[in-house]
Order: sequence, then C-alpha cells, then structure tokens
Amino acid sequence: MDLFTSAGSPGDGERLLETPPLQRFPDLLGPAADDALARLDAELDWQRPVLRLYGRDHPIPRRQVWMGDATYRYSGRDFAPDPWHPTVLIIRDAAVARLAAAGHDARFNSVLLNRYADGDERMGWHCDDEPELGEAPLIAAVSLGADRPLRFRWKDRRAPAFNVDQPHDSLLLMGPGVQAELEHALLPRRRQELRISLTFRWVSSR
Ligand SMILES: O=C(O)CCC(=O)C(=O)O
Ligand SMILES: [Fe+2]
Repeated sequence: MDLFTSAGSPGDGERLLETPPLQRFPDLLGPAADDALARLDAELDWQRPVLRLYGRDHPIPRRQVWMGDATYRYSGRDFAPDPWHPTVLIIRDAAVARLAAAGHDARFNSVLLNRYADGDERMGWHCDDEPELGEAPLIAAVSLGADRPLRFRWKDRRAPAFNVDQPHDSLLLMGPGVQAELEHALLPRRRQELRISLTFRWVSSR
C-alpha cells in the first residue's frame, strides 16, 4: 500500500468520530447484498420476544435472532443462540476482512440480527455495555435494506445528538469507548421499507 494515501484511503472507511472511534465502510458485500437481504428475511427464525415491565407485557417493536457460539442473557434468563447461518458467516467474514484492512483486529462469536418490517419498527435508546461484552467492546453493525439513520447521543450531553446514515450494504464500526460514552437508537420513521441489521460482537462465556 502507498504510504502517502494510506491514512485517508478507502480501506480506512469514513471517520465519523475520532474518539471514541466511529467509522463507516460502504459496499461491504457488493452485488451479493440484495440476495443476502432476501435470504436472511426468508430463512431465519425471526422472533418477537415479550419483555415484562412493571407487570405488563411488551412485545419488542421489531423482530430479532441471536446467533453464534455464546449463550446470551435476556430479561435475566440465559438463551441458546441459533446456529450460524451460511449467509451470516459470509457477512461476518467480510466485516472482519474489511476491519482488518483498516487496522482493526476484530473477531466476533455472536451476532444480534434485527428485522424492522417498516418505519414503525424501531429500537429504543440503549448502549451495548453488558459485562460479557468486555470493558471496551468493538461492535460491527452491518445494514441491509432501507437506509435508516442510527441516532447517537452523548451520555454527558457534551455535544448535540447526531444521526449516522446506514445505507444498504454498509458497515458501521462502533469502537472502544462508544458504548461507554454514547447511547444509540433506531427511531421510528414514516414510510420505510424492510431493513435488517446485524450487530456482530464478542461475547465472553462466564
Ligand atoms: O439496527 C440498528 O441499526 C441498531 C441495532 C443495535 O443497536 C443493536 O443491535 O444493538
Ligand atoms: Fe445497540
């Protein structure tokens, strides 16, 4: 690689935040992206878990699948993940390769897939800071389908909230410190088509 161009080369993605690192990479799968979206939509066992809050049941406003090698905790219970789907493995390997080309030594043993059927389906404010994700998790979020922004806000309100567009076939890297310093949400939008996101993580067994 040419040393002069390496700092700002496409391999680096687009730096949205320097610290903590937030980087977006376009065109992860290329022509295979449309087929990947259709396959995941058709072939996964999409669930809509019900959360019990203050004595009332709330089905989550999207559908999801946990997949990979590590059991996960949800609402205080342990669940077994679904086995790796071949399309998800292809996407995982593409994400790892793209991140490696940008100098990030990432590995992922788990993924949460989220399916948003339309603009009413959403994910509320949260950060992915469960202890089993480790001190400074690196999370790679791959987007397929409708381009819906991920909204970020600083926990200490040091700066205004901001949107990050997530085009079809893009990868968003949330690097070390992003979960500690910011929260993110996928807010409802009018008139939106299907979107599936895959958030790859490393989950430590306890
Ligand atoms: O669908 C998205 O873009 C957000 C997903 C997310 O925040 C998560 O899986 O933790
Ligand atoms: Fe998240």
